[in-house]
Amino acid sequence: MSDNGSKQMLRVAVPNKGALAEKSAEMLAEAGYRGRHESRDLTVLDNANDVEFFFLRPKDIAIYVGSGELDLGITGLDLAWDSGAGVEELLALGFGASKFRYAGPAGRDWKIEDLQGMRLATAYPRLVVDDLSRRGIEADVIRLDGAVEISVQLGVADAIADVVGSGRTLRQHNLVAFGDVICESEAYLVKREGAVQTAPMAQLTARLKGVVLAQQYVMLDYDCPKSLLQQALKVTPGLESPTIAPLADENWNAVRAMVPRKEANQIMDELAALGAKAVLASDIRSCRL
Ligand SMILES: Nc1ncnc2c1ncn2[C@@H]1O[C@H](COP(=O)(O)OP(=O)(O)OP(=O)(O)O)[C@@H](O)[C@H]1O
Ligand SMILES: O=P(O)(O)OC[C@H]1O[C@H](OP(=O)(O)OP(=O)(O)O)[C@H](O)[C@@H]1O
Ligand SMILES: [Mg+2]
Repeated sequence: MSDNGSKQMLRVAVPNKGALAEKSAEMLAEAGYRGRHESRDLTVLDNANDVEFFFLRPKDIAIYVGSGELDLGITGLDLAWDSGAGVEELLALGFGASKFRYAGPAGRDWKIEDLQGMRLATAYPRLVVDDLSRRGIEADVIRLDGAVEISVQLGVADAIADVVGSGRTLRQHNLVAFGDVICESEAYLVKREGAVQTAPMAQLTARLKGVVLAQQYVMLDYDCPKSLLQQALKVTPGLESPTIAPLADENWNAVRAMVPRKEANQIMDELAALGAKAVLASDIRSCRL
């Protein structure tokens, strides 16, 4: 941590643009931190929380955190591995999920061994060189900065290794993915490998975890006849235990429980079929569990 005036500020790296930038900023705002006024601002001083944010190129974040210059960073696992910087994962943030894969022109039944002697374009050379050497394949790895999918049609490469999200970019350029997935990635909060987790680091991690969990759950409220309560509680066991409150009608209870967002509609159907009334789902903004 650096000494900014008399305060010890936690120094946090955030992607300044690209696929992870918007969600990272949204999540930090939801966790109560100050955001950028202008999309070109490189730093934000959040005095209320004793945090200084540094808005950096996604590829550089693991390097700053791994070297110990910054305490925490938000980055994709693939970028962190490719950087070779020593960082460790603190928290999966629930966005930026992708697979890193080999791809080549459609119309051929590609095998990884076909890459032997070929020109292979990528923006993640370390991931690729490591994977090829594990397999004993020698290829001419061409390092590009982005838009790697175009390199084959422009004649610079025979095949590529790149990030696949929806797969749309590969299809647009008539490429097919092949071979084992080189790595699966997602956005993570990271710290330097072996760094002691300080109280300010733990606090920021807990706040972001509150937002991640809040996005994964919804709050269900419903009215339930007392005679059906035990059955209903099996459908909504809650995280610890559901809240049960009396209603003015003594034959009924009000129940409140968190349920996984993905299962919410199915659970609401089951409760309604059971005889519950006024089944309401609401968003949770943040939580500490
Ligand atoms: N379409 C996508 N779907 C999901 N995750 C993605 C997608 N594209 C990139 N990512 C993830 O985002 C991170 C890379 O971000 P991005 O491509 O914006 O960085 P960059 O290529 O270093 O920056 P730039 O594109 O500005 O040069 C990686 O962790 C990658 O897995
Ligand atoms: O499978 P899809 O959903 O189509 O997404 C994959 C594309 O998204 C990323 O590109 P980005 O927008 O970061 O541009 P870049 O290639 O210049 O980095 C990635 O490098 C792929 O090109
Ligand atoms: Mg990119």
